[in-house]
Amino acid sequence: MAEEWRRQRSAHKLTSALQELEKQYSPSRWVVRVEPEEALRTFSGKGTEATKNAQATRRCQLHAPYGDGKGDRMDIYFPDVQSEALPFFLFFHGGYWQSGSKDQSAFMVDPLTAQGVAVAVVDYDIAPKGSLDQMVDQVTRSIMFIQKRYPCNEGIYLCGHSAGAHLASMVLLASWTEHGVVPNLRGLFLVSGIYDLEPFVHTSNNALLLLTLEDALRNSPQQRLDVAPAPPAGLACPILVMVGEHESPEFHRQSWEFCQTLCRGGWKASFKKLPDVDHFSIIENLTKKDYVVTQIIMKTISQKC
Ligand SMILES: N[C@@H](CC(=O)c1ccccc1NC=O)C(=O)O
Repeated sequence: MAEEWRRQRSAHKLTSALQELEKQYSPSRWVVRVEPEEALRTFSGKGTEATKNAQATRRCQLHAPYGDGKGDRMDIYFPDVQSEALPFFLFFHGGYWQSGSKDQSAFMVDPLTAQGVAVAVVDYDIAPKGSLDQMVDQVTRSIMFIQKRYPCNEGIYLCGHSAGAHLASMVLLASWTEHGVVPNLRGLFLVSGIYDLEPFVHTSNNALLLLTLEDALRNSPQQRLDVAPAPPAGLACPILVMVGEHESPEFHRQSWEFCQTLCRGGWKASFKKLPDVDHFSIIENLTKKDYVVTQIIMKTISQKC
């Protein structure tokens, strides 16, 4: 009898720990302004609208192939000035590596192109078509493509949201000399990312991705960078790790700990908790020129540090 009670009690503890983990890794459940479903709907609606607007108003090259794969595509939006010596801002969308696309992610195109920055919104093969290792490879190749095509660029700046911030941060582990091209990386903006993938493996979000613990470790910059060599001299660009006020404690922990790991490893990283925003509005607001993150991005680019 006591044995059965103990078994039930530990099964119950496990269930509630898993339920809590599920909640921590469900960003929409931490939004305070609207219901979770509404937050997700608004996010993709605003992204689609911003993309349509960008394509209707900016000079652009849509579906530019950065590789031979069907999914190796990016949309590039240009400022009015006709030059190849431009700063390039590459955006990697989120969606837990299983949703989202470039067609609903051109939030920042209007304010950045208006200020002389070329913006590339990058697609990659989300699950179940692509594996996480393949996505990391695609992101790496997309950066090489921009560097090779625009060798006179005035800096390549990477920005990723959520799962896209993870993909952008994995680039810090790339061995560029092996790839035969060293990109002119000048800054990383990591927004609401996840860098330690182990907890994610135990959530329902892993049902499509099917990451093993080994896959998760191999793709966790938090663990990998802790034991990686110091950044190569020319590559120590500024890295800004950002998280919204209205995000789960786990998302805050992920950003804070990753920033600490970067600093320990010799990277120029800083951490910013943004007031009044959640996992979705933190990116939606990039449509606005006067939003603090848009201003930080523009300041970083114009300082060319
Ligand atoms: N199922 C998730 C959706 C999600 O995480 C998400 C949605 C859009 C863009 C980024 C997301 N998260 C990380 O990539 C949620 O409940 O919030």
